[in-house]
Amino acid sequence: MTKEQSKITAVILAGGQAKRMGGVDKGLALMNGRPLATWVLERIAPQVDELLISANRNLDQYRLFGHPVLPDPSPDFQGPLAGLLRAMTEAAHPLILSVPCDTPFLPDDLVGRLTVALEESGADIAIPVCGGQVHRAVCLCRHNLLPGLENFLARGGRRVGEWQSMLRRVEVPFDDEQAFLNLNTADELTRLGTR
Ligand SMILES: Nc1nc2c(ncn2[C@@H]2O[C@H](COP(=O)(O)OP(=O)(O)OP(=O)(O)O)[C@@H](O)[C@H]2O)c(=O)[nH]1
Repeated sequence: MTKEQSKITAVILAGGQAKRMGGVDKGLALMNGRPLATWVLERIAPQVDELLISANRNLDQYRLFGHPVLPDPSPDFQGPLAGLLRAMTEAAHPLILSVPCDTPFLPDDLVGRLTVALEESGADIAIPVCGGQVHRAVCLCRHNLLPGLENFLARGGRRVGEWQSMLRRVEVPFDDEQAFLNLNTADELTRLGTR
């Protein structure tokens, strides 16, 4: 794979309903005074060639972060894969990194290590593993998975793990379990903000 071919578009998924956080717009929820999505953005933007934000509410506020904002194709919250599908449709580059907006401490070497593993293995998708847990919400995948993902969603598929299980995967070990902590409740937001 040439350098040009391995350019990367990242999408920060912030289009969920955040029911466990009381229905707030999670990407805009403040941790230490800053929106969660910006924590992720600051970790990921330096590691990729293009950054997109997937959101379904408060689009003007997300646009202030300085990157294209993409609502899902359908208004009925079809889950994270719907946001990934929209991003793949718009992406300028052949590798797509998908990260949730609620994982603020992602590693600085995330993209580099996932990319090497994807290239060396020839797999379709690279997924981090840490402390024995597979972090499926974070993945680097090839753009040519788009038609298969479209079919999966059109057939009613919604689960990230189910989609990934049909692909050639490479799991990439990381050491810092804290790096993949994600926040689902207001309590976690407060607690992790003091980390
Ligand atoms: N674009 C898009 N992103 C979604 C959708 N549902 C979830 N996400 C994102 O996917 C990531 C993981 O989502 P979850 O934590 O499982 O769901 P959530 O809606 O954020 O929260 P809960 O309602 O509490 O489960 C988060 O970054 C969400 O913003 C969706 O329908 N569309």
